[in-house]
Amino acid sequence: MKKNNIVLVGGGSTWTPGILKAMTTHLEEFALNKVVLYDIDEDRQEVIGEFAKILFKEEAPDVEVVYTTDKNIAYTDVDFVFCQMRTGGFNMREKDEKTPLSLGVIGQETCGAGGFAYGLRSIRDMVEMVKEVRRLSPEAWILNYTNPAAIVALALDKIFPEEERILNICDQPVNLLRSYSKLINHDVNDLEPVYFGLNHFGWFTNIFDETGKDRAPELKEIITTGGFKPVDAEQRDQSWLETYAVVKDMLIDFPDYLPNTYLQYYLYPEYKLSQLNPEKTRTDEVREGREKKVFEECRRIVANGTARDSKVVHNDAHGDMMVEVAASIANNLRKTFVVIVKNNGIISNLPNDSMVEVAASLGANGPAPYAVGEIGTFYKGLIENQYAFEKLTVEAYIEESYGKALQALTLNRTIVDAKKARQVLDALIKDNKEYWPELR
Ligand SMILES: NC(=O)c1ccc[n+]([C@@H]2O[C@H](COP(=O)([O-])OP(=O)(O)OC[C@H]3O[C@@H](n4cnc5c(N)ncnc54)[C@H](O)[C@@H]3O)[C@@H](O)[C@H]2O)c1
Ligand SMILES: O=P(O)(O)OC[C@H]1O[C@H](O[C@H]2[C@H](O)[C@@H](O)[C@@H](O)O[C@@H]2CO)[C@H](O)[C@@H](O)[C@@H]1O
Ligand SMILES: [Mn+2]
Repeated sequence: MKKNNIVLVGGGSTWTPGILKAMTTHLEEFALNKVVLYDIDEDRQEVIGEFAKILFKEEAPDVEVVYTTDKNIAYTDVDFVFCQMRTGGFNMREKDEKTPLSLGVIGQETCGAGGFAYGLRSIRDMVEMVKEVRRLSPEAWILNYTNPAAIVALALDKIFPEEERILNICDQPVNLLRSYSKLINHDVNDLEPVYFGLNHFGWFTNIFDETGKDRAPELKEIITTGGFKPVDAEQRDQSWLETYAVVKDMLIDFPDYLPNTYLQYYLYPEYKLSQLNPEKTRTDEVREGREKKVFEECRRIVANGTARDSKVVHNDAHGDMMVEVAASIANNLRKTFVVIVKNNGIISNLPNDSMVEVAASLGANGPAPYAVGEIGTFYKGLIENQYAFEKLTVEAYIEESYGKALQALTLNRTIVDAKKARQVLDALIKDNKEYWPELR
């Protein structure tokens, strides 16, 4: 089996230790030669990089580990790029959440006005990353997790139309699958999903088990009667537990399919607004929780010189999936994953150029998506509205257009009112001066 060189972009991310750990537990499936961690923040990178050196010395001593803030080192001779950067860091995420909330609309990392603001920031750095990777490693696969993945995927598809080796992925479908598998006490690897939508905006229509039986009806019954919790509920902050609980409400109102949790912001914007606190948002929870824990634990491990008693990994789903996706491509395993791909008729009554999230067989030639066919009017209407928002957001970036940005925000179901959209846009322009193109 070929040994791969990988670079993790956003090497100082809170998710990096979990991904590194997953790499050490999947070596038989995904062989490694070299792991490079790359970040623009030297301090964050050093803490996680030193942890990485200890972890690999103990678990996989043949693998070379390098950490750097030098793009030339990072992107040379790479087989797989795992990308998970956060342009502007948690300081800007906080503004994405708090500024819209202070103006009376949903403020969230990837949805509504917050997702719009983050999207306009991410596109710039993601485009630069793709160009640099292609300069130094023309054949590398770029596996992207950077959010908002829907907007990033659309922008990269528009800016690099010839690219065949960029794949955008979200771990929420697999996390939901793991949560369903717990409810029916079934091995998640024996469940085959049928899924359609856009990123953070989709539904599971079927969950087939190994006998071919669709377990979705049973799951819907369990959730509508007993509620829904994430598989790793004991490790989750309150806001995630509240998010999963809303799945029950969505199923009672719209019982056709199992919804992605993120639909809560679009289906119940008024209710969610009443629950969110503009003074204390998810960013505060992450800073006081995951970020603090990960960095403290990595520092402790470095001081002790061993990661054997490490508690740094709090949820395996994210890291496992990233490595399994790469393994499926590297070794042509053709396993099924829910991924983001260009529609091109997969959902026959949606635009061909939308970037949809669907199940696909993943092999050496990339994703081979399974056909979905026609979707019902309600879902088509919701998705087309959201897709128009995403498309106008990308066009606003490329054309530096204030008008398109205003149209995008006005279309978003979490905003709707055009005067409100203008107010929010003007506030976000002030917040994002350093990051956005000047919109005219
Ligand atoms: N697709 C998914 O389902 C999924 C799941 C989890 C996290 N994410 C995404 O992963 C990313 C990381 O999340 P996090 O909470 O760990 O954030 P984080 O801020 O802890 O980590 C991001 C890191 O990226 C670095 N960075 C910023 N700009 C960069 C650039 N241009 N080049 C290289 N590095 C850069 C930062 O310095 C930081 O260390 C975010 O985009 C988040 O939304 C996606
Ligand atoms: O608010 P955060 O930073 O904790 O999370 C935001 C991300 O939420 C989803 O990711 C889940 C992930 O699906 C699950 O595997 C587990 O690791 O928890 C994460 C949330 O804590 C979402 O899919 C991502 O796109 C978000 O960035
Ligand atoms: Mn996601």
